[in-house]
Amino acid sequence: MTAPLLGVIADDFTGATDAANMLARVGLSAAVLIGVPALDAELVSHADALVVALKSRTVPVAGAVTDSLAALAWLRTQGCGQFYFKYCSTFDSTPHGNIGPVADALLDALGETFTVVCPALPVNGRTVYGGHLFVGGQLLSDSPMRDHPLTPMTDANLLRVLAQQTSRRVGLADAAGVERGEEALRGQLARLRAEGVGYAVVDATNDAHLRTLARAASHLKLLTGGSGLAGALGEDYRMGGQLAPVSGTAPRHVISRALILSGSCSAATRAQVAQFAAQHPAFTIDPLALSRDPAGTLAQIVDWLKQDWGGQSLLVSSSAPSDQVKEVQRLLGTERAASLIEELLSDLAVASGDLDFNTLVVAGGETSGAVVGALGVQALEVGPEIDPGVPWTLALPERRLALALKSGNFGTPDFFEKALRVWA
Ligand SMILES: Nc1ncnc2c1ncn2[C@@H]1O[C@H](COP(=O)(O)OP(=O)(O)OP(=O)(O)O)[C@@H](O)[C@H]1O
Ligand SMILES: O=C(O)[C@@H](O)C(=O)CO
Repeated sequence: MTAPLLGVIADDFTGATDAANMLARVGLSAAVLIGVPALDAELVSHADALVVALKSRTVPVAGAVTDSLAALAWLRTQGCGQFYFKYCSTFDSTPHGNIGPVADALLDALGETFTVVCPALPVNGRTVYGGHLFVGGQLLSDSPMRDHPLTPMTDANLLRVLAQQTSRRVGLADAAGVERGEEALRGQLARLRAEGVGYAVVDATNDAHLRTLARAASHLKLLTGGSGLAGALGEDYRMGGQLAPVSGTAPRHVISRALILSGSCSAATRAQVAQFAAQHPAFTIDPLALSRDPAGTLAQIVDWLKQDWGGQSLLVSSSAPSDQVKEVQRLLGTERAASLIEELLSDLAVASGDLDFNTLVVAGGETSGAVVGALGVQALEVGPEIDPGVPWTLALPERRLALALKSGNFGTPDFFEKALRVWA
């Protein structure tokens, strides 16, 4: 058994499967561990990369730091050679954190003082230029992320955003340096480090820039970023001939019944929900009715799932446009609204197992964290890609339940149909 090359700490579950997908794309075997494992590492002992999925993006800072350090400690015991902190390609965070405090704690624990920061994911339209984050060509602060229910992003300047979250100095490795190639960028990073910078935000507007960065930063013990840089790092391992030969068979799955659970209000998910609901049975959650009678709402939806739908795939969703979300948050409080909906969708996921559903698509990072936690899944094997950043996964060790955890803004409008076609 060889030690894994890379240990990834992901701050949410969809981000974890996104990173695992990008690593698998370039030929690494990657396993996703749900939470810090209390599990027999034998189960994942073949993997080139271990990805620990945390739900640390929006929890209080202290909890995020504790969980991330526990994940790092576990990955170190597995012998990982290098570490990666995966956060969202839209840098989802608040002025308190959690990206800065978690990165600070990981650097301290590793005895390091410097790392790179690059959320760019060009395949999904997220690019960094002049230290500013763009989403589909729009500044982050002009994109739908400005209305995110939990982490509204109203500033696209990553240096400013990160500086609010850390006492370490934040600097920029700009596009000109990246364009000049690996050696020039390595020199630029070294200069920033010598000037006392702890975090170098690095510009990247395409995959070649990410590959340059992965090579220029390959000596760092810890790198941080989105799944794009993680994939580029994987590519670097492959080019360096460091991967173990591929073993085992491709994951397979036969759908008995499929259920889609959406708690994501992101623009992409809302379009996907609308398209699927136009052709399939769909139940829309009313958060205010839910707050008045959580048990009654659960019972009502379980009865709905039990109806004879002739084998069709079903959708249950709370997805709503931002004005409705804001009104619900005003009436219920943001956290109460979120936890009521997350609990309901989790309870439905658990109940679905007794109703012969063996295939779940979950939309939304927070929602996925809640659902997978409630299901008690320990680890996921990464299967075929549905859309960039969203793979099918099979729950280990039985591989009977297939799960797709979709980040809010990922996937084409026909994502749900496309996902189910993969196993047809
Ligand atoms: N109608 C609604 N009103 C208020 N809050 C809602 C509503 N629907 C969902 N929510 C809450 O909004 C949050 C959405 O976050 P989630 O991470 O699941 O989706 P996302 O932000 O679109 O995905 P990602 O983090 O992957 O980009 C959840 O906590 C969810 O419970
Ligand atoms: O990086 C992304 O955009 C996603 O993996 C994610 O983290 C969304 O929750």
